[in-house]
Amino acid sequence: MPSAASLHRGDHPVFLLLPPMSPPLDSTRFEQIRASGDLPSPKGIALAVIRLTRQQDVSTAELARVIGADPAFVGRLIKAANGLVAFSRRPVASVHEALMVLGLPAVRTMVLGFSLLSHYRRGACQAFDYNRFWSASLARALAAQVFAERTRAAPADELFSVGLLGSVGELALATLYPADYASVLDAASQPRAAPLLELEQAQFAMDHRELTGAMLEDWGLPRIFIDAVAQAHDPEATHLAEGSRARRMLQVLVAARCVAEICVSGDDTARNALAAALFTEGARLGIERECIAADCERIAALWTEWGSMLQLEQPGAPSFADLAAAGPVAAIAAKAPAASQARKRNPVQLPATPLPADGAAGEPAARAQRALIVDDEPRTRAGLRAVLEQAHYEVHEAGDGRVGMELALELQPQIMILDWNLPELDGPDLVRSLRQTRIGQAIYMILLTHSDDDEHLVAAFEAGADDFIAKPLRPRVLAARLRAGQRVVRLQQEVEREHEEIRHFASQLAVTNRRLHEAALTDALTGFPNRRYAIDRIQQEWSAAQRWGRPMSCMIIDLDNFKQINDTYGHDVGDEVLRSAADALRGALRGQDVVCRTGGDEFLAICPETDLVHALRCAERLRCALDSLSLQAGDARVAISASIGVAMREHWMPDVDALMKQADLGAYLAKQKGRNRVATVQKTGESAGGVAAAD
Ligand SMILES: Nc1nc2c(ncn2[C@@H]2O[C@H](COP(=O)(O)OP(=O)(O)OP(=O)(O)O)[C@@H](O)[C@H]2O)c(=O)[nH]1
Repeated sequence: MPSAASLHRGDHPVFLLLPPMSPPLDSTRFEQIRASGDLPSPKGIALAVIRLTRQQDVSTAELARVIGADPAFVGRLIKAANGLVAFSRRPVASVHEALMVLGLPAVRTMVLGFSLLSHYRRGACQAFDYNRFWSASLARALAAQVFAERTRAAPADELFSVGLLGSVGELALATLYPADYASVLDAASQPRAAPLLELEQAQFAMDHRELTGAMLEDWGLPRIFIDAVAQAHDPEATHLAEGSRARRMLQVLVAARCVAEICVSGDDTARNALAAALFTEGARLGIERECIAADCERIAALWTEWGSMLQLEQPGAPSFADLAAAGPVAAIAAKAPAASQARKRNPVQLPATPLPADGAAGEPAARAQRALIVDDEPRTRAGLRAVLEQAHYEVHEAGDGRVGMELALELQPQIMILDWNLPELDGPDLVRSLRQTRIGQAIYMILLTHSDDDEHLVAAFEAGADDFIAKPLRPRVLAARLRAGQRVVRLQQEVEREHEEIRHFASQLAVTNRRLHEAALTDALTGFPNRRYAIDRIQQEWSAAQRWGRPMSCMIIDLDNFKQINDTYGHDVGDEVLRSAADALRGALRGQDVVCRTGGDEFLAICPETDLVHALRCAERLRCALDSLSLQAGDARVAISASIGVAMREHWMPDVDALMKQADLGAYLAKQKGRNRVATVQKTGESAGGVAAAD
């Protein structure tokens, strides 16, 4: 990232209100850890974005400008936004649009996640597999997003970020205590070892689950997400109400953890055991087996795409269709040894997999379907419940219209049976209100009444009901009407699935286009934007500086004697020198500057809002960073240095070419004066033709 700015400590208070089941991490202790400076923290552009989003009046344009300074962030944000836009929208193509689609909170957390991923993909803890950690985090993020879309348990973009950061405490322990954490991980991998959380507690008096909670809290994530992350470690112990939104969010995270472990596990037996847990969790969420398999295939495809974009090494994604086809019997046969292995790596208490009573493979589709009865008479509710349970529905009840409305929106049942006369909100009004919502439009609604005259019948259909049954209830007639309703629901789901496939296809297409576009603007060796990008970008900055009368500078950075390095040590060493130089430039530049590779050994830095004096200072910092680099080639040490020409936009310059020409002349002057120096041919205020640096 272009800047190595340090984290401001104590920017905002830390509240460590962990849920009751999670032992609280003492806030003084957390402050001490934070003050050590070793805790994984956002850097560079991410830090600037997080600071900006804390301001009340930050404009999208300003945020887009800051994010736009880093093409890697731009690509990732646009990809994330395109993964979320509805099929009917044209693909998102700019940071500005991505900000509109995702919203500030989601952008903030995503940028934070990507920043950590960029800066902590390697580390000193020998036993900690950084690549596996990020691969799993990415799979969890994508799975949480896809399952959130399907269940509407929470906004999909927010769950993406929660998934990505949901185990950040593990990374923190590896970063804070590399040697000790390596011993803990080694101990956890031994046969009959204690659970990882216990070993962590014994060694550090805290575990990664607590640390994750404290860090998410510190970064300002909403409480409800932090609780869900903490409870996802042991979902069986949760006290969250069945069917509540918080409970479904927790279940989404548990299912996402299963998918992530399946993705990164290279072992078929472990995968089968995890798949059993996944399908059970899916059934609890009301997602049919085939839908989970289809969703997971989509997640795996996204995971592979994102993984290659983020340069993660990933094992081949498994076939979830095959795992679904293997069925629970195969999974259970494989479960005992594999699940304990999986738990050793990741201490999630995977839910037990019940064997179906008849031993048949797969959940009956109807069991995952939800039905909601809204009637104020308990006897009628009991009668309806009996018929619905016979048809394998998961049945929920409400005694008045208002509660019925709330439950319908929360549970999103496939079928709803409601009485005509209800306290608070009567049946036809409830139907009418629900039909105005997207969720309500998908529910098959049957109205009950004491009278079957034409008047009632017409009124029921006009309100938007799908069917109409006169009381007293006759169970056989009700069961027959339910079967007809099920056919309609199934057809609707089929259409929805097809829409989803089309949406998926469209978003994949948008992503592919975006990647092609990105690849065309990126230099593969250094990861910097290339000459094509540089030409457009410097023109944009030139126009902005001209419009607002703001200063602007640029630098041409040309490595010294690079041909000789190639000739002496070979091209591979030359390439390594270019990569190291690029890393050094990245680390030494400020957040608002953009650096591009414009030629073989030539880079262009564009510095908006910068006058000549400051640009010369910045160039000197870059020169020092390069000068202090050296590379080992066999027994020899390869010295690296650069000559840097600096120029500032002046009023007499007709266009951006004139500015570049001045910078070029500066670089030429620096070479002439003996290389490894900064020079300008413009007046610096005190002197003309100043050569501003040293040997
Ligand atoms: N290893 C490697 N070399 C490259 C690449 N692109 C260009 N080059 C080489 O970079 C060298 C640039 O050499 P010159 O332009 O003569 O510059 P120099 O040797 O640095 O000399 P001064 O600029 O005068 O200090 C040429 O030999 C190119 O072949 C690349 O991607 N990798």
